[in-house]
Amino acid sequence: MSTPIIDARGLRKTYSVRGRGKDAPRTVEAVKGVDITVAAGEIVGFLGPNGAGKTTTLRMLTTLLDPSGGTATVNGHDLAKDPVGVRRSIGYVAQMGTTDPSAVAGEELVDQARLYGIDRGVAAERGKALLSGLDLDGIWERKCGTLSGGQRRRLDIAMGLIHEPTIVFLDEPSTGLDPQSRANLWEHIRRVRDDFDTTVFITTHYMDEADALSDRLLVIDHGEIVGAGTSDELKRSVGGDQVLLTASSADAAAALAAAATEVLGDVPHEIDGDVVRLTVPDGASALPTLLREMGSGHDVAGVEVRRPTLDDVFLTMTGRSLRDEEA
Ligand SMILES: Nc1ncnc2c1ncn2[C@@H]1O[C@H](COP(=O)(O)OP(=O)(O)OP(=O)(O)O)[C@@H](O)[C@H]1O
Repeated sequence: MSTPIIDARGLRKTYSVRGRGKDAPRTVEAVKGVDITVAAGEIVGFLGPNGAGKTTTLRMLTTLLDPSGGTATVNGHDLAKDPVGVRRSIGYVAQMGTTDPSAVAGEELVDQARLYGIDRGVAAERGKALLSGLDLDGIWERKCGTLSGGQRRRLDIAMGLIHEPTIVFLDEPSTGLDPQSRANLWEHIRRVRDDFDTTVFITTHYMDEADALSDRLLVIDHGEIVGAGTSDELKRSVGGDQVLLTASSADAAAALAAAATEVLGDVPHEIDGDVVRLTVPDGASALPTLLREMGSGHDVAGVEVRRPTLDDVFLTMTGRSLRDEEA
């Protein structure tokens, strides 16, 4: 990776919680010394269950919260020594958004730009182009409170981009949206990266979102990074794909398993009724080899390649399912 645009080493946050009533004061180790590296132009998904430490990490990287330890540079600016330089480089879209329901959308955008010393005329021009890129043409004169949930989240993103930051931090941007608006929002986030070359750091506890949107994933649990890589790399790290061959009968399954392992080598496999389940590093390339080389003497009634999901990754890394955590 060339010089990272975000480079955090041993970043840590411990909260002191005051005792109430009979409860003694205590400390919460929310983030336990994480290393984070992000390259320019990447979309990085920061995935973890509720309470894992995502927002705390994000608030430290955006200078909203002082770390208890560790160091970080964001766009080359040191978090502790040059917080203003960091703030100038970034946009931050908080979980709850910042727009006032009674304010007019266009004015909110212009006011936000003015905070960064941007001229009113330039702000209006930029704001209109941004709204257009986010499919929000026609909302300039609308009160924020009259917008749909999806439109409001896209306006929040426009607010985070109006000063043309190098990096935008999005904290759970699609929480509360219906599946269609979520998928639509992902498309817009990707377009922002493609059009403006903005680095996007996005926290989420939705696996499908992390999977669909991110170039690379960081998985956090209990304040520690438990996995990092592309979605494919992480899935491969949990032990590979499964190739399922359905035999014409349960009796034929043993012969099918023997033929398959003759071709693929001694890969882990099990027989469940008429189904032979083989574990291989890459199912998509193993399957054609298998069908070609096994010969025509085998009556294969069905084939399927099953790739691990991000939930399988999380389960392997933490012993728990992300779905259970969500529930
Ligand atoms: N101000 C605070 N004081 C004390 N503890 C806190 C504070 N803020 C967060 N925590 C605790 O720190 C841990 C990490 O919280 P954080 O909000 O960073 O997690 P998260 O992954 O963003 O969760 P969520 O998905 O629910 O937003 C949790 O145990 C949380 O209860």
